[in-house]
Amino acid sequence: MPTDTPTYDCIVVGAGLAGLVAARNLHRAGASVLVLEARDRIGGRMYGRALPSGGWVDWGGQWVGPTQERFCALLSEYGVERFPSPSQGRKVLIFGDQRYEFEGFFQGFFEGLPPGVPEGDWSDAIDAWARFDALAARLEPEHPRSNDLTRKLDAVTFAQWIGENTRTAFGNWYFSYMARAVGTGCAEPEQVSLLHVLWGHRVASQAEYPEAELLRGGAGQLPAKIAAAFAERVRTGEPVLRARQDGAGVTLETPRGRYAARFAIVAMPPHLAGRIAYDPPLPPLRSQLTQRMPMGTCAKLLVAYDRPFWRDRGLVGTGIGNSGWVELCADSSELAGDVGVIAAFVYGHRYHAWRQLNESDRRAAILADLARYFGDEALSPIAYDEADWTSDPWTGGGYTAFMPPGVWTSFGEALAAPVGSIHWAGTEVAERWPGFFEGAVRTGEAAAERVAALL
Ligand SMILES: Cc1cc2nc3c(=O)[nH]c(=O)nc-3n(C[C@H](O)[C@H](O)[C@H](O)COP(=O)(O)OP(=O)(O)OC[C@H]3O[C@@H](n4cnc5c(N)ncnc54)[C@H](O)[C@@H]3O)c2cc1C
Ligand SMILES: [Mg+2]
Repeated sequence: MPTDTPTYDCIVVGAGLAGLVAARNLHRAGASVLVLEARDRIGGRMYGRALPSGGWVDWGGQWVGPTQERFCALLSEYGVERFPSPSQGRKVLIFGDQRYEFEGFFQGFFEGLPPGVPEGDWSDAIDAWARFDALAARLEPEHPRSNDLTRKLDAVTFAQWIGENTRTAFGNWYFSYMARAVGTGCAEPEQVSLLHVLWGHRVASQAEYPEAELLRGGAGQLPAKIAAAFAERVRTGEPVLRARQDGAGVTLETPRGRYAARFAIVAMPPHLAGRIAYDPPLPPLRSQLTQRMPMGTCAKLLVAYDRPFWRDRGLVGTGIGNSGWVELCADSSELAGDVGVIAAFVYGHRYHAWRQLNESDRRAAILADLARYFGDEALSPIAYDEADWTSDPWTGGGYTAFMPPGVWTSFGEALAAPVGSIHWAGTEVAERWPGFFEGAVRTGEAAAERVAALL
């Protein structure tokens, strides 16, 4: 059956940050666009709510860093102010049954003063870090292509590298924690390719401070601001189920309707893009790629208090640790604000065990962990939000997708390559800052530019 006569120049599928930026740019260029979004809201992983008590919480992304240029430009354009993430005070590390307060930070990359774990443990981690950093520097700052070096690195898991490069339990955890908590994955180390973790450090490094700043009013306010100029062209509650294309264009089907355009931009994580039924079928390389790019595993908890009580104790509100459920948490409130907000994360195997608990036990487990980090006042929040992206079928995990061994070097070239009139966007497709807002903006801009040039 031929496709329908195109009504639109381009249909954008997915109203996350990438899709909204693509639609905005095409609309500005004078193209007729339609946006089809599965959920009954826009924004995807950029979503938040205002607290009745004042302040706000971001369920998805919240931080931005100075080298995330396209996202910073977007913030300036919409008048969203950035402010420094709280940084005054000591951070807390809980390793096993020991609790340390320290004036440094680590997440792979390390700076400041070490936490005071036994010297042999610390040097084990830091020596291995130097080897990791040097190995990552050998990669090109673009999507990994298949060559002798990348094939070798892609043939092993990060867990294998950790096993060969650390001797202590702390050294092992230092890197396992990084695999779970850093922006390019939320993978357990035995699930992810060594190449992928190295590449993530190469193109989206913690040493560039991607969590340096927060947004006044939260990231969740942005989707509506971006969509305002073309709001009547956004249809929510319309998951695209089928995509048919021929030389004349693309016809997309949702449970509510059928829409035709000359081009489509599919802006969502690859595993979700892979669930659309394509006619003709996708090229096998693309189809097999989308079978192999799982989302990481995480939940984000937003826990609000009547004030940031940890500051009274000289604590900055950052906790890192291996003993409970919460491996990472951070102060996510305004410096001068009344309300104190802690964003806490549960990753990987811990997430799946935590998810087995009932709702009140899950909450109690998180609060008990926060009390170990910051004191018993943590047990009495004024609000508790569970942002469980892994249970959400329209995301399927978080923060982003990662590559298991063998995927980059066997299937990676299909990640960004358009298929006929269908172009791909979304943070997972980015060459720079994949997994972050910045990556989403860049791929949205690039897809719009490619399509505009073809119109
Ligand atoms: C807990 C968490 C914390 C994070 N923290 C940060 C941070 O601090 N800083 C940062 O920069 N980044 C952070 N990120 C990452 C950031 O949120 C994402 O990179 C970004 O929002 C992704 O945007 P996107 O448009 O690529 O994808 P998405 O936001 O996932 O958008 C995809 C859209 O497609 C829709 N969709 C799916 N299937 C269909 C279909 N068949 N038909 C129609 N629509 C469909 C979805 O509903 C969704 O709206 C975080 C993410 C999470 C989950
Ligand atoms: Mg989004």
